[in-house]
Amino acid sequence: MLRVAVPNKGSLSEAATQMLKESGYLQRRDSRELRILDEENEVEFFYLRPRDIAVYVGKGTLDAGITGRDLLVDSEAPAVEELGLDFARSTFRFAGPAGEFTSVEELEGKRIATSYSHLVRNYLAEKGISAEVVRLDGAIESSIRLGVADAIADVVETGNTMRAAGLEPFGEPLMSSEALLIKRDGVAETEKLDRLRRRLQGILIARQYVLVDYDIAEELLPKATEVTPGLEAPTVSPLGREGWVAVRSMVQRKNVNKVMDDLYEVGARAVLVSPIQAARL
Ligand SMILES: Nc1ncnc2c1ncn2[C@@H]1O[C@H](COP(=O)(O)OP(=O)(O)OP(=O)(O)O)[C@@H](O)[C@H]1O
Ligand SMILES: O=P(O)(O)OC[C@H]1O[C@H](OP(=O)(O)OP(=O)(O)O)[C@H](O)[C@@H]1O
Ligand SMILES: [Mg+2]
Repeated sequence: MLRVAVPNKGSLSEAATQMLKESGYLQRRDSRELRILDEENEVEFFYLRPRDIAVYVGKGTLDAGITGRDLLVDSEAPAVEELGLDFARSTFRFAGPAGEFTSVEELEGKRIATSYSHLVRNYLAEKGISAEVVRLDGAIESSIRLGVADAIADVVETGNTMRAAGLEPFGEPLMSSEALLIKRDGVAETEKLDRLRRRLQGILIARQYVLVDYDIAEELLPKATEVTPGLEAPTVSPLGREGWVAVRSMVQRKNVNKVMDDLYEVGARAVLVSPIQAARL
């Protein structure tokens, strides 16, 4: 049985559950359930606080988990990235009252509020800056106005929350984060974990790529395959029309309209695009 931690609340929770469902795993229906057994796939899922997931995985009591890179780093647990899951993308940044700070060096001697105290302390130590880190649980943006800090370090997605609080990010981001599949450091990947990773990877591919089919005159094929090189190589099949072939290739979803224009210009006709439901590469 593979034992896997899934975020029970917060920004990661819904997207993680959705991705596991799309990967064919049984997920809880009621948000109060703490555990669910997927007997068919031999996986037991535990719904835990996102912040605690790296701790369980690092200790080896659970085999794998879904959490944010920022939470993994802040936990200092001996767990490592197995796969980036391409959701909950954010940066982690310092911010202060608009116009007050321009660089990280100006944090010397100041008070910085954050929920990610290890991440921030380690970063400051690396830069040789000594500052007081004030550990708070959430709604960090209010801490300056309420007088417990001079600056903050927090998660930024759109920047709307900071702006609304009259704050402005400054300096380079401390890190970029996204949701991850993690496993314990130093343990070899088991067959069951490998299967989970492959299934999730399949969903990522299905989300990122579409299939493009088209017909083209054989002599134009080299030009067309430059436009659609595919992941490895496009599939080329004979067509019931003398001198023509049918081509099928995977194309990044975000580029598909440009690719269709380019194919048409090269001489491709009957260009069709279809979604991929799942994939195993
Ligand atoms: N607005 C956001 N956009 C993208 N990712 C986010 C956002 N807010 C938090 N995250 C990510 O979610 C993870 C934190 O999850 P966690 O559930 O602890 O916090 P939360 O989403 O703020 O939830 P809550 O505050 O309700 O507990 C981190 O990896 C963080 O980068
Ligand atoms: O850049 P934005 O798009 O505004 O998103 C970032 C905000 O989202 C999260 O807060 P959340 O709503 O989870 O509240 P919290 O501070 O209580 O964690 C995060 O902590 C930031 O405050
Ligand atoms: Mg939050």
